[in-house]
Amino acid sequence: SSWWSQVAMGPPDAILGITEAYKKDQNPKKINLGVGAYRDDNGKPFILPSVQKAEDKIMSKNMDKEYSPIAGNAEFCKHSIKLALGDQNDIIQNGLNATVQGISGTGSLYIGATFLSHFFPGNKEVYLPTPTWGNHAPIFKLVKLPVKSYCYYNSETCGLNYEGVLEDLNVKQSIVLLHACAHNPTGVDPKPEQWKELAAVIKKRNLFPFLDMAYQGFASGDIDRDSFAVRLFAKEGIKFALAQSYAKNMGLYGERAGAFTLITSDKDEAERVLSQLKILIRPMYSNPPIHGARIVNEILGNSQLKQEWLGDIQTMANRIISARQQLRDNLKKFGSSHDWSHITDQIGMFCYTGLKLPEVEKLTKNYSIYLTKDGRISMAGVTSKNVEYLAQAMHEVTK
Ligand SMILES: Cc1ncc(COP(=O)(O)O)c(CNOCC(=O)O)c1O
Repeated sequence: SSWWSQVAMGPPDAILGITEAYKKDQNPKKINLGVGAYRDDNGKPFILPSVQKAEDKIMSKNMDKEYSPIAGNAEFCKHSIKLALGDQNDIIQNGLNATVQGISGTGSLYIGATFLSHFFPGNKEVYLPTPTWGNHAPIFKLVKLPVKSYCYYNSETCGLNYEGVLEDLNVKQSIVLLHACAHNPTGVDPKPEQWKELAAVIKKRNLFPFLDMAYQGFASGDIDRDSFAVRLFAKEGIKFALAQSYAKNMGLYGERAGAFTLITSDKDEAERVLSQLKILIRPMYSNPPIHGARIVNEILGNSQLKQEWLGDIQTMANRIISARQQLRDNLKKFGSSHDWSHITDQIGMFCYTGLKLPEVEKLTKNYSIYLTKDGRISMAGVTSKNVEYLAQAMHEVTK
């Protein structure tokens, strides 16, 4: 028999399966609301003009293609942690951060998960919000860290179940994964006051936060506002792990640019931690891709290009925010009596509509509108051209 006769066919990826079905659909009015990547108002991918300019500059420099260091491009790592913590922080100048380049957000989460599974001295369990990004549990399972869930979403209000969060995080010295902004899939974030209380609880219960910031700037359009939780934890002296991604806020999806940071207690500890991170990375993929890091360096290292990038981020964030308002307005226009305020209260790429499975299935079957079974829609797929059709269909299936 063959070597692999016992290998079973794995289940298709829930999200990518939707795009497959969408592509096969012949209905000219079809809409793909599964895609987790930004689209412009014509439904097309968007290369940020600031990124285009950065690439032109890189090309004109005739740079070599030598290996990056194991920890990645040093300038990129410094720019990344500075973007997260902001300019007024003493962590970087005191050398308390151990920062390495990761293969986008996923790879940064994976480096962190691997490090924690080897070295975390506390209770080796990871608490994930319910629901959370579909890749979180598989990443921690890959490194054999048991995952548990904490309450997060309130399906009655389509908002945050804050009491539930505090109740479930009544654990000692465990790892708690937190979405720093633009929670995926719900679009529901804690308010600043709630973050402050959460920080106090984390300190009191000596929990270890793993912050996942995949949407800094993309959520509100403001890179400082979206990094509120990260900077609050830093100010409170909380030691945490942070995964960053440039997939969304620079549109570098396929360039796989990201960073992983551990905030430590002193410079010596940061150096020891960095040395162990490099030992883990070496056999994992040896060293990271160079092009995405160079684009980030061109943009964050040049005040004029950085300003242009901040404008491009606002273009994306504002289109998403406007799509939310248009959807809500159109649902009202078609006479829906439901409270759809969560569509504009929620933030970031996704909207948790609250649609039930039968309603989701009707949207797809009767209207060729594609979304995940949990009722999550990617607002990136909503445009001024299809929002009326979408609103009418949502009204019809929720009457
Ligand atoms: C919360 C979160 N963390 C991390 C990531 C990591 O993304 P990347 O590895 O592309 O940087 C993502 C990207 N998700 O992409 C949309 C989707 O498929 O739902 C994410 O949503």
